Amino acid sequence: MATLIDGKTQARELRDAVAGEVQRLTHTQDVVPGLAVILVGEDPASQVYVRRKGQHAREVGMRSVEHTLSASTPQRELLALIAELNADPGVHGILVQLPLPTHIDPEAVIHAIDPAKDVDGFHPLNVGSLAAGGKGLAPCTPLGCVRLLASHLGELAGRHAVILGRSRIVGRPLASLLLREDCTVTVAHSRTVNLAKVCRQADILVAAVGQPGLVQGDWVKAGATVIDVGITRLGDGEERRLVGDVDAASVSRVAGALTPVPGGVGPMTIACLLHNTLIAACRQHGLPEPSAASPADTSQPLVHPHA
Ligand SMILES: Nc1nc2c(c(=O)[nH]1)N[C@@H](CN(C=O)c1ccc(C(=O)N[C@@H](CCC(=O)O)C(=O)O)cc1)CN2
Repeated sequence: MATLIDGKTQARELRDAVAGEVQRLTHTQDVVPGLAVILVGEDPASQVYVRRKGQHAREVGMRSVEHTLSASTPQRELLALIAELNADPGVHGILVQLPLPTHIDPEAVIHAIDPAKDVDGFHPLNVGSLAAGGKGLAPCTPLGCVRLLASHLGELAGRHAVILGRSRIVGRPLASLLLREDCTVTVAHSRTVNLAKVCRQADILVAAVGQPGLVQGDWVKAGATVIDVGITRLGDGEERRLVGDVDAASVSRVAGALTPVPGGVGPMTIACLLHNTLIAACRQHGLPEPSAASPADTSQPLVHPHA
């Protein structure tokens, strides 16, 4: 049976490391990293995630600002709020929770965020920097995937990673991050011919398509490491449950390791957001960054030698 890769524990460890670094920044540099999260509308899942982001930010000692706007908020009001937060020196990270109501253009919103404060890593300058192998802020879910892979496999170089899904939030940035780790990367998607055959070539298989149970045991090479990014809510009330893109029952009989849903990649997303906020705060104050800035660099503590 496949080993389960425990994202909950690793997320807690990363938050603890971030908390230590926040304490150091606060006491030695008088810098308290600040995170502003904006929620537009009343999507229940988004409400949960935003609440958790604020709670975890406060727990690690950051300043947390939450703005909850009604679903009918005009786009110009949202852009005005972002401009205010861009100008606020106490805010180092800004995040607008997605999805947005349909009358708001997500592109306009993402473009409005100062790239230095774009802790989601969605601004075109950060996207371009990541694609070019630079040091821009990277999106949180892919960062979480690489941390989980590095903690389980150690060296990633030379491994063949197949990513199922080409979204801007997960598939594309994850391809850039894994290339940075010297993986051989294939991005597969809805038009890929013979998906199962392509997946069977993977040493690392990442499923990020939002189709419950798509990946079956016979799509997986024996011993492969499988990362399940999908989170779909099925059923109501007592029957309510979260399922991933991977059919865990059949895949765990073949894979070497698998991330569970829930408790795998999801918790890492918020921990990586806090880490990005810490990096953004250090950069904005011209301070050295924590040494484990690279997601695969988990061998070193977060504390850097200039402490
Ligand atoms: N601006 C952004 N919006 C969205 C992002 C994002 O990275 N930036 N990602 C997702 C939602 N998301 C964070 O915002 C997120 C998703 C899931 C989890 C998580 O911890 N999941 C748990 C299950 C939680 C539950 O009970 O629902 C798990 O998998 O164990 C955290 C954050 C879309 N929007």
